Amino acid sequence: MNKACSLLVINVGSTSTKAAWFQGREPAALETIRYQSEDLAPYASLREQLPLREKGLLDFLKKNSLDPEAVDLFISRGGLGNPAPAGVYRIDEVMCEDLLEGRYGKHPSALGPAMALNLSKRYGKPAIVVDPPSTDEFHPLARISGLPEIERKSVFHALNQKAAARRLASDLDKRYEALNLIVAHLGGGITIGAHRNGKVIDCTHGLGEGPLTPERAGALPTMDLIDLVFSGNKDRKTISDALVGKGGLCAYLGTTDATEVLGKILAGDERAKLIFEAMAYQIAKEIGAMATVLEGRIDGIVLTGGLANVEMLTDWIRGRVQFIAPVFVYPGEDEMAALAEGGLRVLLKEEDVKPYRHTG
Ligand SMILES: Nc1ncnc2c1ncn2[C@@H]1O[C@H](COP(=O)(O)OP(=O)(O)OP(=O)(O)O)[C@@H](O)[C@H]1O
Ligand SMILES: CCCC(=O)O
Repeated sequence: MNKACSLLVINVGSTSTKAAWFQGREPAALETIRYQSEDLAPYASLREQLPLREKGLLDFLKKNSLDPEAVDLFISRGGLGNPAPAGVYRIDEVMCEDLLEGRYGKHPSALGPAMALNLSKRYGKPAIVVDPPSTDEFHPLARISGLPEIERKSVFHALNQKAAARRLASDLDKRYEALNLIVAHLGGGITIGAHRNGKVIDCTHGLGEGPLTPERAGALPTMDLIDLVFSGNKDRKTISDALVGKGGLCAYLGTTDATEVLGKILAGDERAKLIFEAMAYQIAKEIGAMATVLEGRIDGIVLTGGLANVEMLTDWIRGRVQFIAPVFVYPGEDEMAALAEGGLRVLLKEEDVKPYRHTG
């Protein structure tokens, strides 16, 4: 490994910015800069948050005596951009405008590429994103919904799903492209993907399909949803926040924290057990659906993300899906390392940087 490579990695989430400096594969400095809701409340749009988020990143560099002049590559987690196959993409003005304007969906991850591009312009080194959440490798069949006006879209935890899939491939001493896998990212949001020979040919949509999650409702019965939308005077944002942010475990049990839910279950709370087990049931059901997408030829099922730390949940899921294929549990996520790995593949000339696809 080339120890001389210096990588600045940026990962912006709704309440935090993760910043890391890598020397080759080694993280030399890593910080999660947290923001309280009152810190962000004054900003009406994502774009307006940019100076605050940039200040946090510059403070991180200063605190750790890191000189951005020494950076070889600026790497950010991608956002909801123009759908395109997995890979490494050059950040440009058009990508940043698409993300900041929310042309393909609004998500706080939109800020990271803009921060990386500003640094890139200032210090004259390239800026890239790796396997963004709008990664799209869907089979044409997967795009059909049931209504011509609504196309199913690929929006998922591409970075961690691909990293976990590559990790299993390496553990099995096989190439990712030689395997058929089902990967379930179990985090605040949950997505379940069918990986056929290195391509995610179908996946539950992170914001509107799939199982209930700690903070999201997942798929809902459509007629009841229409009734709910038209039942009162709630505006679009209120309803959307109730489905994504305050849905799922949060709506049923008042918390998104799985440890708190476990505490309730251990204290004998039957409702908490029912809802938590229902989440496992719905996850298993989607894994079963993806098994049909892969026509039953499956080398492994991977459970990853923060919730994969919770044995009660992974045991419930395993119990329902282990007849399909062996289950591998890789708890947590290491998006920063996955981003650095993508950058190293570029610097070591193992992977080409693709241009961002402009439309219109
Ligand atoms: N070590 C752990 N032990 C038990 N539960 C955990 C652990 N880590 C995370 N969780 C639970 O996993 C869930 C998701 O948390 P996490 O912070 O991983 O998600 P996130 O990064 O916010 O969301 P996403 O993965 O969708 O980007 C929460 O319910 C959290 O309580
Ligand atoms: C936006 C894709 C990842 C997620 O579901 O949060």
